[in-house]
Amino acid sequence: MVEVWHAVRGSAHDPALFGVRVAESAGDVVVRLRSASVVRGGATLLADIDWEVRGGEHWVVLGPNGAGKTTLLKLLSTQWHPTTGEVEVLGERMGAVDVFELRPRIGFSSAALADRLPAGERVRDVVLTASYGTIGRWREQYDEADFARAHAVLARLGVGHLRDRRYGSLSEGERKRVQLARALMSDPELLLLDEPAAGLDLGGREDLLAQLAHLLQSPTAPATVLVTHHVEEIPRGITHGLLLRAGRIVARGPLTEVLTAANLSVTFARDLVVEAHDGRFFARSI
Ligand SMILES: Nc1ncnc2c1ncn2[C@@H]1O[C@H](COP(=O)(O)OP(=O)(O)OP(=O)(O)O)[C@@H](O)[C@H]1O
Repeated sequence: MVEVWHAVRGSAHDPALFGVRVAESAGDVVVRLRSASVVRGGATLLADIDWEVRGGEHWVVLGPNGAGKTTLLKLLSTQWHPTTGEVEVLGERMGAVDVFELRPRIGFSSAALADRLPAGERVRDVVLTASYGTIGRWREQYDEADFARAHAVLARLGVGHLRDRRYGSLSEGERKRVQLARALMSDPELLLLDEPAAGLDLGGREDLLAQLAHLLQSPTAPATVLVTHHVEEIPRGITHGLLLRAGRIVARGPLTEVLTAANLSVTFARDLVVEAHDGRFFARSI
């Protein structure tokens, strides 16, 4: 099925590539969950979550396999509604808003979405189609501003030279950057990244983390929620942390206060130590 979302036009004419809308929302509540729970097939995937993300904040959501991280992103990306409680995204309450109006304001990247990108599609079109929320070019109309923006976003992520290549011919590291470019195409007010560095080798991971840090440290970066299993994959520029275990919050708040040995040990149910060095984090068993 081709999902047609509304195109976001005009961004390429704006002086800044990102954050044209974000600048007005710094400090505003971008995401609010109130006692939000998700129950599927009798299992509680998320239990009673209270959480807020504000403009200008960049969160990492950290937790072991099955903690509920992807479920949380499904709520924020409007794919799922909470079973009980409330979820508000960009000022709109789930259940009371047309999600197709809301989705172009949210940039989203995940392995599940990446798996659906056609291998034969040109890189430029992989990025371009995000402005309609479609996968695969079909009959959508694009104008020069759309092409210019897709090229500019790819160039900003250092993969502008790949724009005419087939997506399937790219290395994993190149694909991850193209996925990030796609997520940024519509100048989102909220950026959701599910394990953006998964599957990369050490060099590819470090390159991607540097790109992410560059983006996040820009004053015009959108509010961001990045999910990962690994503290080593937290880029510089992340400001806050949410630790999840078995669908419940273990800790939340400013990153350096949350990423303690005690909190991580509870989250991953083992004795861990964590070290911070130059804005990056490293954890290991005792
Ligand atoms: N549709 C569903 N029905 C029932 N259980 C589900 C459903 N989707 C996910 N789950 C379960 O919910 C729990 C949380 O899953 P989720 O994918 O959110 O975890 P996660 O923290 O992202 O895990 P991982 O790090 O392994 O990706 C898991 O135990 C999973 O098996």
